[in-house]
Amino acid sequence: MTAAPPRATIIDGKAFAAGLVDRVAAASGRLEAAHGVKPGLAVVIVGEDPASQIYVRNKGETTQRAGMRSDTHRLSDNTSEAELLALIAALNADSGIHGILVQLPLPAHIDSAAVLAAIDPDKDVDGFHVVNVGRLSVGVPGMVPCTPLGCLMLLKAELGDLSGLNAVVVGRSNIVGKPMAQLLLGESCTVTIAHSRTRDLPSLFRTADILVAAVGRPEMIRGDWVKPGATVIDVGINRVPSRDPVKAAEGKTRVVGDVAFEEAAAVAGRITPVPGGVGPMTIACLLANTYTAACRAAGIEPEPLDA
Ligand SMILES: Nc1nc(=O)c2c([nH]1)NC[C@@H]1CN(c3ccc(C(=O)N[C@@H](CCC(=O)O)C(=O)O)cc3)C=[N+]21
Repeated sequence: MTAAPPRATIIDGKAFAAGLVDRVAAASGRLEAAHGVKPGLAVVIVGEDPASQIYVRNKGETTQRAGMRSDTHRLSDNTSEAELLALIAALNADSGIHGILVQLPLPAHIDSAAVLAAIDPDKDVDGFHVVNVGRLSVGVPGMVPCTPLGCLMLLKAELGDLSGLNAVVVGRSNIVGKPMAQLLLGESCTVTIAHSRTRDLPSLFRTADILVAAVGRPEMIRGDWVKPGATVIDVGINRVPSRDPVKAAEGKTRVVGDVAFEEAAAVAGRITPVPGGVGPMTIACLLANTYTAACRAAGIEPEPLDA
């Protein structure tokens, strides 16, 4: 299929994220000035995965830009589970730290579920602890996972009221798909969670006013699967060989989403690009969650952070 010229509005997640970071910075500044509380985030990374190192560096830089404390704990690949749990216990007890993020995936010799369970739920800025999963499911205040929260903020900024819209979430991970579906249900969407066993994905997708793709398969979702005028949120970050065969042979890569962007942009009403869409919102929401956690720890109502 030759791609028609794009007709979709491209949702500038990078710009929206920058605005959110500015609002978090301003609110954190007021929290510190009025109450002497400086939000503090601890990021823990085990091992040397280069992609993880980049994310962790970006998070650290953005956190400091927002006027927050940012501690990065880099542990070697052969750190034991007991050592990691001891660090988490120390961070749980540290009143200057309001948010704890343990970068996933962890090395295979460490039980990730045990590590996530050890984090104080009120400091769990990733929202992965079962207590926060339960709070989201029941609809009481908790920590909401950053990527789906960022997607929801973009959707509400673009569409306003989401109630009654058909939303299809592709992907059923605990990190994105399931919490995304909960958030959309909370906005009174009619929500379907699709996955690798779903029958006839294209027909299902063509019913979606909102399509959230979080499958981790490069450019899987084609243009003719998209309902005309739909809003497409692409959570995928996939590295594929560079377009230039010479560069590809040298091992150079480029980043693409789960959606075939050019094709989908010719049909959709609005679409997020990759990069520059959901990714920057994930980091901005991490800071927002850290600010919220700091306010709650101090018994102060957080300021609203939406645009
Ligand atoms: N406990 C935990 N929490 C996480 O939130 C978490 C994690 N573990 N493990 C790794 C993944 C990955 N992740 C990203 C965040 C931002 C971008 C991001 O900002 N991406 C940019 C740049 C993309 C690029 O060029 O590589 C963009 O999409 O525009 C990407 C990836 C958070 N993760």
